[in-house]
This record gives sequence, structure tokens and C-alpha cells, in this order.
Amino acid sequence: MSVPVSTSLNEPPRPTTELKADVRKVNFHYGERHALKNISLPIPQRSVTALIGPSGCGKSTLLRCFNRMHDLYPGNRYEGEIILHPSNVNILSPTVDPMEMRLKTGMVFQKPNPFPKSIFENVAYGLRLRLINDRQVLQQKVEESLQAAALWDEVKDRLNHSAVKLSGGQQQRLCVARALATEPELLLLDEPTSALDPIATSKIEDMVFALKESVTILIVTHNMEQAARIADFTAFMYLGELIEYGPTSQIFQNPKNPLTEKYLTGTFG
Ligand SMILES: Nc1ncnc2c1ncn2[C@@H]1O[C@H](COP(=O)(O)OP(=O)(O)OP(=O)(O)O)[C@@H](O)[C@H]1O
Repeated sequence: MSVPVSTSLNEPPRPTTELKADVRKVNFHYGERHALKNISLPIPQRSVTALIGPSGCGKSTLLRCFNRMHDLYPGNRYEGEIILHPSNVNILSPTVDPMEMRLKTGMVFQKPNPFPKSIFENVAYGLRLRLINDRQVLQQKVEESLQAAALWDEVKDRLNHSAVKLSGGQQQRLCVARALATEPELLLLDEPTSALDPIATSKIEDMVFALKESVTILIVTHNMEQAARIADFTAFMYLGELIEYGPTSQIFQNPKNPLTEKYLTGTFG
């Protein structure tokens, strides 16, 4: 696979690998607050792209544009496009139903948030929303999703037990299984391991590594070692701007922008 070279200040390279999504000149405003400034970023398919940068630089804001979560609050405003491939749909288009976009993406948050239901019903939830109620279909999908989230072996004998009684790491993998059950085009992970211990973190990282064979993953992380371990591509953001983007190895070993280097070497600010 040929890979893009790094770039700086809103001129991302065009990867020759196929794209799952293409962020084009995106601006985002929380009311008066201009939180994303002219972001352009390719998202290569079946790969992991990490969003890194100091607190408040806009990583979560960008992630939440992909599933139109910002539409849930009044006063928020998008400009620009996020083109989803191969359909060529602009996720940010006012004519696109935000609910439809949420069904095409799966999102996992910093803190595990299982529903107070059984393990089975947590995973089946999105399927039932799509009016899939056939027991056999549900059973098969639930098993496949739990397998993909590397949780099946630990819960297969207690699918009817309450999800909130699982450990934090298991709950987080359950949330990934729930997100995967509806076969999303994009999996959005917002600091998914920040509340987990090293063993649970390592299980999630292994799972992400295996999952990218089938789904394109976008992850926000503060953990630089984690980005270096699991991301194929890395985007460094600062004050709402994309400062540098490229293959992870190149961003970490040979950053082109002094700001990126300062951030990665801990000499920032
Ligand atoms: N609901 C909101 N209303 C107004 N401003 C917001 C809102 N949410 C975030 N912001 C602001 O937008 C900017 C980007 O926030 P965002 O949460 O995207 O940053 P981040 O890089 O994900 O930070 P962190 O690493 O701390 O999670 C910040 O200045 C933040 O204060």
C-alpha cells in the first residue's frame, strides 16, 4: 500500500489507498465558539486513524461531526463536507437525516455506558431499532458482534445476566459489540481506554487491531504510546486546526511541523 506523506496546515496529502471518508474544509461552531477551523483530512478505509492533540483542541468535536451528534443541541453549525465512500454522501449535508448517519456509524465513549439490560439485549439493541426481531438472526448477530469485540468467551454462558455487572473493561468491549452489531461503516472511539486498567486496555487495543480488517476506525486518544501502537495514520490538532497528518510512523519519528514535535516530546506550551 502506498501511503501519504505528512503535511501541515490544512493541506493533507491525498493517500493513494482507497478512502472511506474525506473531510473537506470543515468548520464547526458551538454558537459563537469556532471549534474546528477549515479541517481537511482523508480517512483511508480499513485502517485506524488517530486524532491526537492537547486538551480542547477539537478532537472530540471532529469525531462527533461524523455521526452528526452536534445536531442534538441547538446553536451548533457545520460548514464544509465529510464525504462518505463509496456512496459519496456528504454526512454534513442539511438534507441528510442525522439519524440515518448515526445508524451508519458506531460510537464508543470514554466511560463504558451499557444499558441497564441484559448482555444480549445490549448488543441486540440497534438491531431491534431496525425492527429485526427474529430470534435466530438476533442470536447470530449478537454472537458475531461479541466475538468481534473479543468478549464472547467471557460471557457466552451468561448472556441473560445484567450488563452493568460486568467489569469496566468488559463493559467497554460490550459497548464496542453493541456498536458493531449494526455493521457500521465507521467505528468512532472517543478515548475508549482512558478509564481502563492496562490489561483491559491491551484487550481493547488487540480488538481494534483485529477489527480494522472489516471496519474503518477513528480513535481519539491522549495516550501517545497507544496511538503509536494501533494507528496506521495520525492527525495532530491544535486550537481547532489540523497541524499535521501522515502515516503514524512518520508523524512520530519524523514530524515535519515543530508544533507536532514539541507535543510529542512533551516540550509543548
Ligand atoms: N458543548 C460545547 N459548547 C461550547 N463549547 C464547547 C462545547 N464542547 C466543547 N467546546 C469547546 O470546543 C473546543 C474543543 O473541545 P473538544 O472537546 O472537541 O476538545 P478535545 O480536543 O476533544 O479535548 P479533550 O482532549 O480535553 O477531550 C474546546 O475549546 C471546548 O471548550
